Amino acid sequence: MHHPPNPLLLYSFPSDDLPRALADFVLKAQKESIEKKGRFTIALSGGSLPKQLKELINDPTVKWDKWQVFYADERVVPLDHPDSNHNLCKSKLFQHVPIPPANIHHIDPVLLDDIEELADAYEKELIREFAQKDSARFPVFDLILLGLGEDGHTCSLFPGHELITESDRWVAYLEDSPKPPPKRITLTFPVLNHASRIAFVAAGAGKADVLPLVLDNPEERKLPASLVKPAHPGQLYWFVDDAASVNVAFSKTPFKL
Ligand SMILES: O=C1O[C@H](COP(=O)(O)O)[C@@H](O)[C@H](O)[C@H]1O
Repeated sequence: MHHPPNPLLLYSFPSDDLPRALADFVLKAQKESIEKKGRFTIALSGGSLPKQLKELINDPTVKWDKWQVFYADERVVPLDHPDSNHNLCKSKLFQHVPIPPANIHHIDPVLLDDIEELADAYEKELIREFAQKDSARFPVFDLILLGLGEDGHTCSLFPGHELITESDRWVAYLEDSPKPPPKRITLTFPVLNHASRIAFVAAGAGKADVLPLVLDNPEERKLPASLVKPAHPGQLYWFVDDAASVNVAFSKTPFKL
């Protein structure tokens, strides 16, 4: 049995309870951000994450008009393709809520068929949102929600890939993703690690083997998910279900916001 280092903000739930806890966490982050800055900047992943956000759909406390949504990564496919992270977020969340379309900053490959230009355009979009308002070297998201791949990848940052060492760009691209589709756009580690809060969300038995490897974090493994370490005062959280955390031993402190 693996014992993770302390302190670790890892919360485990029966899988039916995970979406509500995650929604409460997102809403707390939303409230604090709006009180402080009048807006809430969030980056979303795709894959299995969007369906975990279902409890936000009918929650009257969500201030959709204050949200500015970016994607942590995107697969370069048409926006209505089943692999599109935007399409996933739209079908599981956005098409059911009154968020102004202009507040969703998606990456549309149909507009630009050169992937480098596509990444540049998304970086410029981030600069428009963040650099003018916050004047930081890297954008400071109020919240980034990340998934965990079974190989330890997160966003489109894969084990052993050169993008892991990217230290300058906000947005990068790859054409050789080991997981299909091959062409992808991704936020980089400096952007992830400047966020105010990052929450990984991992559910299902498919994550059970990799989760202790990521939490154990031996330098030699260099699993991308274990390289997510927000700089102080940023904070990292894990929201996992019982199936994903079966190999992790930790004191089950009740989830409290
Ligand atoms: O390809 C991707 O994989 C990760 C993990 O996906 P999951 O379905 O195993 O949760 C996801 O976070 C990322 O956004 C996506 O492009």
